[in-house]
Amino acid sequence: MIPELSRSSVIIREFSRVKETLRAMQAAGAGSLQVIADFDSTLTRFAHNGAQVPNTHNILEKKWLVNEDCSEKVMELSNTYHPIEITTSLSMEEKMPHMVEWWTKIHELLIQQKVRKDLLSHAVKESSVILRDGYKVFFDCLLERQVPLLIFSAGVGDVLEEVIRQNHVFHPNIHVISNYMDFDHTGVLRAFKGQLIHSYNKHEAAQSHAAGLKELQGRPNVLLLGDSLGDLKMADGIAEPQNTLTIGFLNEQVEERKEAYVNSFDVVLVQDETLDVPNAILRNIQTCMFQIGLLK
Ligand SMILES: Nc1ccn([C@@H]2O[C@H](COP(=O)(O)O)[C@@H](O)[C@H]2O)c(=O)n1
Repeated sequence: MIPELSRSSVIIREFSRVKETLRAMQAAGAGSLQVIADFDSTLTRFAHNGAQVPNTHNILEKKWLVNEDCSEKVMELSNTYHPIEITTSLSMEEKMPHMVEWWTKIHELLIQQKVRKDLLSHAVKESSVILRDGYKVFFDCLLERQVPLLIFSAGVGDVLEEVIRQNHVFHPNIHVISNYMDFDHTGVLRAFKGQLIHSYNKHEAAQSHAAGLKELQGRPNVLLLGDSLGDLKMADGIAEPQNTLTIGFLNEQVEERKEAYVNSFDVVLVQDETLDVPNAILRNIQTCMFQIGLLK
């Protein structure tokens, strides 16, 4: 049905479930569909030319935005907390307090550094952040079919928006839930707004924020894209979900985490830097809708 699903980088636990879910989504059409996607290492590439691609926090941690001492602290924090974030030997509940600590410390550091709003655009331009191959088709096709795209990120919302703006795909069907910066009247960072979002509390933000978005209501079918097991909670704000297809990007520590990912996501993409599979799924849903339209 979808040749991209036969690639060697694709692992599917239960093919019959994927097939049935896709059939149901096709039958219901684009009017019933919403797409929920994580941002860092999901819509952006994880690696490019052998180097790791920066995430939205990393973009802010550049030496000309923060001082050397801060850069070192950022690195130490990452070395301490990132292994906890991705280990399979701790449960999500056990990881939570560590994630709160990491995000709180990093946000405090950024506030101390008095990051300036007017430098964000330049920081993104100078960074090596890159969206996954096939991103334009993905964003444009959702716009064309008026399918809402909820980007749900534990990264930094202001930076995320700038990345998609500079790639010319910040379309009106996009909604972002993320950590946004609060600048004072001179444009200097003084706080982060609202409830902190980290990798493992997205269910809380889903229930308090996403559930209230009227553009997403009446769309019970969900295509969910993420790179962390915590991303599976991004659809928790949907009142009565009908069909959900989850796609997980397994970017690093592949052998250690493969089993957990295959048991949790419907489709696992192993070190796949493209959006080919989500695009093929969307194309498949649309082609079918188009055929139904022709038959009417
Ligand atoms: N100080 C930090 C905090 C978080 N990260 C990484 O950013 C990712 C953001 O989350 P998404 O929901 O957009 O995936 C997260 O996975 C952390 O690894 C960081 O690098 N530095």
